[in-house]
Order: sequence, then structure tokens, then C-alpha cells
Amino acid sequence: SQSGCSLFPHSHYWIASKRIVTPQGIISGAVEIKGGSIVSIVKNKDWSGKFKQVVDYGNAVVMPGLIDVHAHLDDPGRAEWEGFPSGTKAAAAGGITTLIDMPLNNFPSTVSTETLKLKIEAAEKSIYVDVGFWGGLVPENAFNATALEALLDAGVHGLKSFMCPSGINDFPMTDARHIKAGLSVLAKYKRPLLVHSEIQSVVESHLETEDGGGDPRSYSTYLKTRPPSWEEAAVRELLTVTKDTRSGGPAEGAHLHVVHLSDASSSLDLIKEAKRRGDSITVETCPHYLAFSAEEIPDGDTRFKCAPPIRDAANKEKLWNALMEGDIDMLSSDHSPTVPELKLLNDGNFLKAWGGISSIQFVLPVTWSYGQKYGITLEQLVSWWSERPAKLAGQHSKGAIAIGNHADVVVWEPEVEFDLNEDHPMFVKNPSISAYIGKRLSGKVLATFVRGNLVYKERNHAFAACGSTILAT
Ligand SMILES: NC(=O)N[C@H]1NC(=O)NC1=O
Ligand SMILES: [Zn+2]
Ligand SMILES: [Zn+2]
Repeated sequence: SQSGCSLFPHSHYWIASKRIVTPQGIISGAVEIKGGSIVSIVKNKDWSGKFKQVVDYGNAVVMPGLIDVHAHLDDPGRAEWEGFPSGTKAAAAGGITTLIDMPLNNFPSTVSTETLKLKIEAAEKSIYVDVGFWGGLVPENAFNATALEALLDAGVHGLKSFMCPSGINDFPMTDARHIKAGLSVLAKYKRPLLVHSEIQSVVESHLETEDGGGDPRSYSTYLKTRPPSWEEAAVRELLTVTKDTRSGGPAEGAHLHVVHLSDASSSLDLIKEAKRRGDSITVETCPHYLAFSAEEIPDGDTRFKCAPPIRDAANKEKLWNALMEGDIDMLSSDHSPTVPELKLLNDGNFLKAWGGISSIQFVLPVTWSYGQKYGITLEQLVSWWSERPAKLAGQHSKGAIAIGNHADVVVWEPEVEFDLNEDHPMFVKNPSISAYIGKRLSGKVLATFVRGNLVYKERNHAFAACGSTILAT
């Protein structure tokens, strides 16, 4: 390793454990790492003592690092909200080895080759894990195929758009015409379009104003302003264009990914139907929709405000079932922090507070802890958090403990519980806004390796930020 990139100064070594999660099942043995890649996987007893450089983790779980395809690190332009250094340190501490950064909340938004260049410059030498980028699909570039092609040629892994106001002035929303045009360009590149799928309906929109619908400190007031019908309307609209992605269709090769699904009823049924008829479509949900329910959100506790909103307990139950059944394809954090002042923690006004959950460091223990009740397995975790996200982002050398892959590894102890209180090291910039503070979780991250570099170990990060920016080619 280059100086400071790794807390374990060897480039050829073995990670041993009794629980290594591979595509062929959970094995006891060792993963051989050389030059940042996995070069062999040794099964069973015989590794011990044979090799000089062995890190033996005993019964701890060794699995591929998590790939978070949906994170807002707000850099450049709003680094006080998060920024690449703190955001990727938190990711590393949580076992995330790759994240794909969203094109908005940073300033300027990442919607052109020039603004992508600013992103890459901000990320270089300040990231502790690998970071790729989504580009923005906005009205200004949607009908300009040359501009979109330039952005895709410059290395974004796909595009992202909103069907409702994004909350960010220089990231306006798109409609089905923009999305159709975007998909036809993406088809040539075989890269996905990610869509924030809510359409604001005229009837209910007055509730979003200050004097509408009741006490702004009450969560139910906010919940009513963004009903499931907003998600349903958006998905319905999207399916009129995803039919083009079927084999033989005009946008064959393009793919549509619905981000952060909250409505587990009609919206999900529509997506399932589209999959059945052969549309190229996937859907993610986020840990906060699986951990929390509307009933338990205290008045004024705006840490829980996000869009689409966290719905009732029955909906949460349905989301878990859909995940277990495979109808929801993967998970992402939608880490969308801000400064405490904009969360209005004192005021508690749900209608005016910034919408977004701060979570990037805790998605692994949160998924595991809240999934216990449903009997989730380590293999499912890997599928939701590594394998499928890798595929969505076109990362063929990531997402599995397999020979030839990057040595992106998390080592963790699922059985170890901890309290997420002030004593717990939090690496995000503004820890007070996280909805997970105060929770007891199960699943302690011991070590995180990115391309063979030990970037995190027991509250410590590698001295130097040696993560790579990853550009699509
Ligand atoms: N702009 C932005 O990050 N919005 C995110 N926040 C949230 O709660 N949902 C989102 O889409
Ligand atoms: Zn969104
Ligand atoms: Zn988001």
C-alpha cells in the first residue's frame, strides 16, 4: 500500500474467518488478497499457520462491502451539510466500500460535463471508499442528446431525475416526456435512469402550505401532505415509458430504477406487473422505511422527515414481505443530511424542515437488527446491499467475494449489540440530526477493506484518503 492508505501494511495477505459469505454459500476459510484484488479463496482447516500474513477474524462475518447506490454527500458547494471526507469516513465505519453519489444537494448540481468535473475534483484525494457519480436528468438537458451523451461519456454511471420538486432550485423536476427522451439515450450506453417517483397532486398540494391541514409539529400533518397516491401516480406514469425497455422495444438496453419506494401497496403492485410483462425495471427501499413507522414518530421530531414519508406500521410490514419475496430488489441509504439549523430541531415544524434521513454509517446494523423478526439471512443482506447494487451501477468487479474481484470487504459481528448514544463514534458531519440516535442495534463493524486497503478498524481510519473515483467507461 502507499503510505497511509491502509492500517495493515501488506499488499499480499489472507483474511480468515469461519463465516465468509461467498456466492457459493457461507464457508470457513480464508480470502487471499494481492495487489487490491481477491486472488484465491481457500476453504476449511488448512490455511492456518501456512501463510505468514493472516488476519484471523475467528467467528466474525466476512462479506463483500456494501454498495450504496443512493447517497447525497453534498460536495462541492454544500460541504457543511456533509462533504466527501466525513461522508466516506462514515461509510467506511459502516462497512460501505463503494457509494454512488447523487447529482443534487451539491452546488452546482451535476447535470453537465463541467459540473461533473467539479464533483470529481472535490472527491479526489478526499474519499476513504470508492465513489462513483450519477448525473442529473433535468428539463434543460433532457432533449439535448449531445449534452447527455457528453455527460455519459464523461463517466456518470447513469442518470437521476425527480417527478416532483426536489427541494433544490437548480435541480428542477422532469415529466414523462423528459424521461422518455433520457431513456432513449441511456439505451445506447446500457445505463440506468433512477427516478424519485412522486407526483404532486393538485388537490392535496395546498396541505404543504403552512396553514393547511393542522398542527405542523404533528407527524400526521406531514404524512397527509404526501399520500401513497403520489407514488402511485408517478409509477403509473413511468410505466407508460418503461414498456419501451422491453426486448425489441425502442429503448431496449435502458433500465429504470425506482428509488426509495415507501408505498408497499398499489405502487409496488404496478412495478411487479411491469416486471412480469418484461419491462427493465427495479426498485429499492431504504432502511428507514423498514425500521420506523408513522405511529412512533414523536411530535416535532423532524429527524424522521423524508420524502416519500415513512408510512404506517402495516405498510412497513408489507415492505418487509416484498423484500423477502424478492419484489423489492435492493436497499440503499438515501443518506440526505443537512445542517441542524435546517432540520428545525427546536421548532419541530415538519412542513418546513429539510426532508432527508442521515443514516450512512448505520445501514448494515439497522437492516440486520430490524430484519431479525423476519428471519433475514446473511446471503440476503449481500444480495440487497452488494450484489444487486453492483449490477445496477455496472460494477462487475465488485459486490461479491469472488476471485478476480476488488478486495472490498466488511468484517462484522452480527451478534454484538451496541447503543447508539453520544459515546458511539459518529463520523458524519452533523450526527445530531440522525433518526437512529438512541436506538440499540445489533451488528458491529470491526474492519473495512477497500481494494485491499484496511481503511477502517475499531474507531480508526487510515491516515490517507485513498478511495478511487470510479467512472463508467
Ligand atoms: N433533495 C433530496 O436529497 N431529497 C431527498 N430527501 C428525501 O427525504 N427524499 C429525497 O428525495
Ligand atoms: Zn428522492
Ligand atoms: Zn435521495
